[in-house]
Amino acid sequence: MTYPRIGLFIDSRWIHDRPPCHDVRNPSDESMLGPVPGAGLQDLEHALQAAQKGFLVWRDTPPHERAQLLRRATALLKERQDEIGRIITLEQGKPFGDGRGEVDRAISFLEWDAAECLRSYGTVIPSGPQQQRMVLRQPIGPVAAFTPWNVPLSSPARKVSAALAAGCSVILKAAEETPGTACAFVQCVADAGLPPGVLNLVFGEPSKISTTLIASPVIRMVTLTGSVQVGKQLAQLAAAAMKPALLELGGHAPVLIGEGVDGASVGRMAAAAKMRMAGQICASPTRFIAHRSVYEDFVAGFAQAAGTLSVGDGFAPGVQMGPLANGRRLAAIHALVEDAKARGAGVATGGHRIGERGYFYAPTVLADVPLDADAMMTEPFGPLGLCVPVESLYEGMELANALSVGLSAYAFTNSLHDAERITRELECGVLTLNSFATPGADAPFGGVKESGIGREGGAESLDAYLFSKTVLQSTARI
Ligand SMILES: NC(=O)C1=CN([C@@H]2O[C@H](COP(=O)(O)OP(=O)(O)OC[C@H]3O[C@@H](n4cnc5c(N)ncnc54)[C@H](O)[C@@H]3O)[C@@H](O)[C@H]2O)C=CC1
Ligand SMILES: O=Cc1ccc(S(=O)(=O)O)cc1
Repeated sequence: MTYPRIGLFIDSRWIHDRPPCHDVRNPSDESMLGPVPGAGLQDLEHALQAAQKGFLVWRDTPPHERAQLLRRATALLKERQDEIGRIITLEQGKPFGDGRGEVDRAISFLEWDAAECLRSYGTVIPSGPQQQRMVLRQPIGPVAAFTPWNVPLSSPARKVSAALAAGCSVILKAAEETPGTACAFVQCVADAGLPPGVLNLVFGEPSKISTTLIASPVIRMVTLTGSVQVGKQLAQLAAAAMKPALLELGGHAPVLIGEGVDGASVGRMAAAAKMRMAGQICASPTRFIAHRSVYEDFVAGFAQAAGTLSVGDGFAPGVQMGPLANGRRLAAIHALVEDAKARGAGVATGGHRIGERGYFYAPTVLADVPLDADAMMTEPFGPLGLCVPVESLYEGMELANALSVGLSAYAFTNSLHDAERITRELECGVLTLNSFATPGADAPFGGVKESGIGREGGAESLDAYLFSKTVLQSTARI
């Protein structure tokens, strides 16, 4: 299976001949896929100049032309869906069906923003005679965007699509672990006819890139999807240069399971949701906090369904869960499971690596996890479900809100009274009741507390990339 040649894309030209900063591996068998050229300081300076030049062209491109460009790019993504899905599975490991699904998700973002771009109205403020007062919504300027390896297409697509729709240019620093997908995406947008310099792609040493780009006066806004730790670093760099930052960071989603629900049935649903993308997703349900009366049924249903999932290479027919994306995650999950076991947690299923080649870990459900286990505080970002019994909804909510993060949360209840209270009191950016659904392009996504700042998607999709300019105009002759 062919893997693309990785390059930097600056001012509409691919650059391959730079010393490698990383070697991409297939997480399924640890084989080498190819080197990633790393941007030097001169390349970053070149990208900044290109983004500045591109911005001056793109901000004056009428919204309907920007929307057309995004629609042409969606057509190319659809045309290349199998090819891009294959690259995602090769370098990230998720099952091919999920890789193809990620292409559909990316397309939905571009389609949504193409439409939003035509609706980014300003306002007219009521004024007296010979006065006009209005608020214009203008593109904020060149954007520095940082994206992770777990959603190597949808995260770049979401950020680039909203920025381009708003009239901004972008320097994208995509994850070095999954660069092939980012290259394929950028190629689609370039082939759709984007003017030179409007979208640039770099790889390299992450801290060098973020420090250089964020400090540059060219960059006017920063966006990251990644860990809380990196989010705080970039927020500090942005604050030092007085630039806004849109930060989609980690979670540790609680799932409240109330009295009177069918515990076994919720457990089966939990297995599918938890093990999707091997748990490597920020919205992944993680802390399963169940009322004592349904707890045993829930754990049994969860463990039985998780334990029978088919784990293997993402291209193999019928595989439901692929490997972890890299050796770091395998080591991290192993350490979290061993720590929880040592503190008294029971293994309901899994709890071990699978095979010796590839980063496979068994879908794991731990029961009666003590609250002081590391996994109860650290986002596992892997196929690990943590079950805890509680005596009341109130106790469960206290536990759910106890962490410093608040991204996604889930609750299962047949009580309208409890649902209302959960909705009001749970500290999260996205709450799902009685299912494990997650938001699409049409709803805002983001967190509270340390899970980040700002929202992507929905009616707010373009907001972070626009600023309001208030114009007060006297029409009296002077
Ligand atoms: N919210 C999300 O979607 C993601 C969350 N994570 C969280 O992060 C934890 C650690 O995973 P890692 O792979 O180490 O993720 P990370 O947050 O360190 O890396 C995510 C992205 O940020 C970039 N990055 C890292 N340091 C940077 C810096 N100083 N400046 C600019 N960019 C930088 C990386 O190259 C990558 O593209 C995971 O366990 C998970 O909890 C990781 C990936 C995605
Ligand atoms: O894991 C976090 C995550 C997953 C998906 C997306 S996106 O909405 O598809 O960009 C963002 C963050």
